Amino acid sequence: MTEQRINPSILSADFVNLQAELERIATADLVHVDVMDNHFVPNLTMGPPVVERIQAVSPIPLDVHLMISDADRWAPGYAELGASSVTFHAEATEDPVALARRLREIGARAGIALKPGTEPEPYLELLPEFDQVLVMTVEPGFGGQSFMHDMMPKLRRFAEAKAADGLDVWLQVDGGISVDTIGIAAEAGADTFVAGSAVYGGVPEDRIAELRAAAARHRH
Ligand SMILES: O=C(CO)[C@H](O)[C@H](O)COP(=O)(O)O
Ligand SMILES: [Fe+2]
Repeated sequence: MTEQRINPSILSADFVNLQAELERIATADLVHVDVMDNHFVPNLTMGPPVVERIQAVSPIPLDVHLMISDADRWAPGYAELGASSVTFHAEATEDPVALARRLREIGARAGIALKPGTEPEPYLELLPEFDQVLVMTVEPGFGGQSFMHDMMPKLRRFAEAKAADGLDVWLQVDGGISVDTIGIAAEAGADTFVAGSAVYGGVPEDRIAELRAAAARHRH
């Protein structure tokens, strides 16, 4: 059976108490860290110095989601500071394969993210180059938005390509994931679930357990 992962997004955490906020999600698989540059998306969060401190204090490995322009220039630095996975946007790189190879060389899992308007081709054929694919289920930039059900056909295309080639690439969804939507994404083939407001909007460990249970009911 497919292994499933719940990655809480600290975008919905209290940014002046990050260490304490990390301790509240001790049962998570990875910590999802949203890096925004106010250029690729109309919002600004943090950069390498803050992510480096999160890496230093977090007992859980980091899943860095780069919503930044010029990923070719900046993404390797996040791998170098020790992030477990570094996901860059397909729309922000000149050469996704070269960048993924560079990230893997440094020792990170390489991820590629697709905005809602980005078609799955040509990435379906490049799947062996990546350790994870992130199908965005909201427009990147903000937490608390509604899950885009119409992204499920795109997710299914990746799930089919993964199954056809027997790959162990993780299929991640991010945006609007809650106990009501996680099963829909799991059904369509997602195995890695990012949730910000759903986790920090309640008691995080309870919310993680509820999300895990809901995803497991729809496991492939
Ligand atoms: O990448 C992101 C936004 O661009 C966040 O990871 C995502 O939105 C999490 O927030 P929520 O679960 O509240 O939708
Ligand atoms: Fe994210």
